Amino acid sequence: MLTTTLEGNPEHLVEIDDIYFHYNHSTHNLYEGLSMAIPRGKITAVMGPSGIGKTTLLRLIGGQLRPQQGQIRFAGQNIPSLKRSELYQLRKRMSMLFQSGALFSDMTVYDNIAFPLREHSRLSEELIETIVLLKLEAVGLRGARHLMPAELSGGMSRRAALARSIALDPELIMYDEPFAGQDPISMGVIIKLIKELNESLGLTSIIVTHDVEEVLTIADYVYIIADKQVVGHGTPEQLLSSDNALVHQFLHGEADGPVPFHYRAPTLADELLGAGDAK
Ligand SMILES: Nc1ncnc2c1ncn2[C@@H]1O[C@H](COP(=O)(O)OP(=O)(O)OP(=O)(O)O)[C@@H](O)[C@H]1O
Repeated sequence: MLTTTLEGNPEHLVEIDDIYFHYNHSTHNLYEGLSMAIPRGKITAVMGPSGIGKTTLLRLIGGQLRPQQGQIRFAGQNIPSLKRSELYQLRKRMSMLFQSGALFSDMTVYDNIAFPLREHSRLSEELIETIVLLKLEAVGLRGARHLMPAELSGGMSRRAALARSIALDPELIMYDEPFAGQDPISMGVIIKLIKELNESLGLTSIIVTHDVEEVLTIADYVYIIADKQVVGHGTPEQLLSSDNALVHQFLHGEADGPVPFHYRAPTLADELLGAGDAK
């Protein structure tokens, strides 16, 4: 277990320490003793089979959900035990970019990026303009600032949402499926942007994704989750040469392996002959 070595390590921006979590109306634990350390200033990929709880993990880090047990520390502060006002302050230091992270459809691109600055800072409009233009420049959309979201392509929308999510200069940015639904060119652009922004802004990034090949080109560190825990972690090179069957199945996209292709069911013969019900 990572528990004791994790405590307060300044090299880790986020430390997840032995958490247990289930949703309120469910008795099914998504996590049992999950521990993870997110290195500061790096890009960490979190992967695992569908429905394992990756988006949930980001919401736990963001403090929207609380684990039943265990700690989630951000820069040493245990998020689940923070007061509402403390959590509000801490959330300004992190940003989440969800796949559905839609822009406000009735505002220009410019106003979308200015929105968090107008909401959460007391900066003058003049200063806001400078920041918005810098953020738009960073994602290559300065020239598109007068457009409405409906006039943007899918890839441009994603980039505009990215500019909005860095408007307040967060320390941590969490991406949920950032490449989903993108054509190869805009996927390439987004991959490059995530890497460049991480380096130039000194960010720490967490990327939840199914796009193994793409994310391995930019991730410094990778966690693979399965069976309610971390089943593998390391640099992309370490994981690619791992002989752990689950890690291998996942990274090589094999349809069957320790994670079965079939949802549990009686044998087909039994079912067709009426011998059993799926229990
Ligand atoms: N608000 C909720 N209440 C109850 N159950 C939920 C809630 N949100 C998600 N779940 C369940 O928790 C499990 C994990 O969901 P989550 O979206 O975190 O998984 P995921 O690994 O991100 O999935 P995918 O890779 O398919 O996006 C799923 O079984 C889902 O149905």
